Amino acid sequence: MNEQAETATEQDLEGSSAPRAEKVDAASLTKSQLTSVLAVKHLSFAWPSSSFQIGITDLNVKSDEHWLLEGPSGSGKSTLLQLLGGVLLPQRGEVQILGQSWATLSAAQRDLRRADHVGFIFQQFNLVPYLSAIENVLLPCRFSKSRRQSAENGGGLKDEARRLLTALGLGAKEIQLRRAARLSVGQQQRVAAARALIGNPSLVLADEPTSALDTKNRAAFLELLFSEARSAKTAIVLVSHDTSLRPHFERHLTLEGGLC
Ligand SMILES: Nc1ncnc2c1ncn2[C@@H]1O[C@H](COP(=O)(O)OP(=O)(O)OP(=O)(O)O)[C@@H](O)[C@H]1O
Repeated sequence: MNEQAETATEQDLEGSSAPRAEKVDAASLTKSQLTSVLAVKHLSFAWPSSSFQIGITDLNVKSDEHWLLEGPSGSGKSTLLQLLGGVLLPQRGEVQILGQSWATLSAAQRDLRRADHVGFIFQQFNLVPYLSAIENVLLPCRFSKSRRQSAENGGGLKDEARRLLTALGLGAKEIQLRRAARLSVGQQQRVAAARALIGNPSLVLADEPTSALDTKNRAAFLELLFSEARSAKTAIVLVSHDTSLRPHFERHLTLEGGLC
């Protein structure tokens, strides 16, 4: 995944008068009402002038589910995450977010819907280096009114950012106020996770977020991430080449050469 998605979101939000996509508050749904957050139907995508293709017949992610999409390097994991998040559109088939196909929305509408409903954890975390950990966590609340309101309902924006950082293992105030550029990789990873989760998005898309961690820290991090996601009914789709992550997930799918 790349940083362009979030950058484009901010620019388009400032200049856009596009109608706002309807917010579905997955956290307010009861178990029996659990809904499809993400649905992929007969998706086919190829990069221009490339023989590489992605093909997925059927994928349905519900609001309390944690999915692992695994595959070796070059199998199309990052490309697929961009398709799931509506950053790329497939040539055939469709990806629906909360029942709406990304392809039926304008670029500005897609940016708004993505900002409201999707948190990203990028492989390199993509934190803003000169902002503090708390300021980084709060960034999605600048782009999405509904996520800002949801975070405010937790008792105030900064309190919610602090709560999330603490829940993810960064409770020390001095670290929460430290610039991202001066955080360790493990600390940056926790900030990136808190940023993806703030404001209870319906879905978190994560690109190899544990690749820099040893086995013990990896398991601990995933447990913290899942625990926060569960309480907000946020679905998680995590892509990784690391098959040892499989036992941590209820559901998984294997990508081989772009197909599954
Ligand atoms: N912007 C692009 N333009 C053209 N081809 C691309 C582009 N981005 C990726 N590809 C190609 O798509 C294929 C899948 O790449 P992708 O990055 O999605 O795989 P991946 O499984 O995430 O790899 P890795 O685990 O190494 O990050 C590769 O053959 C790659 O060269």
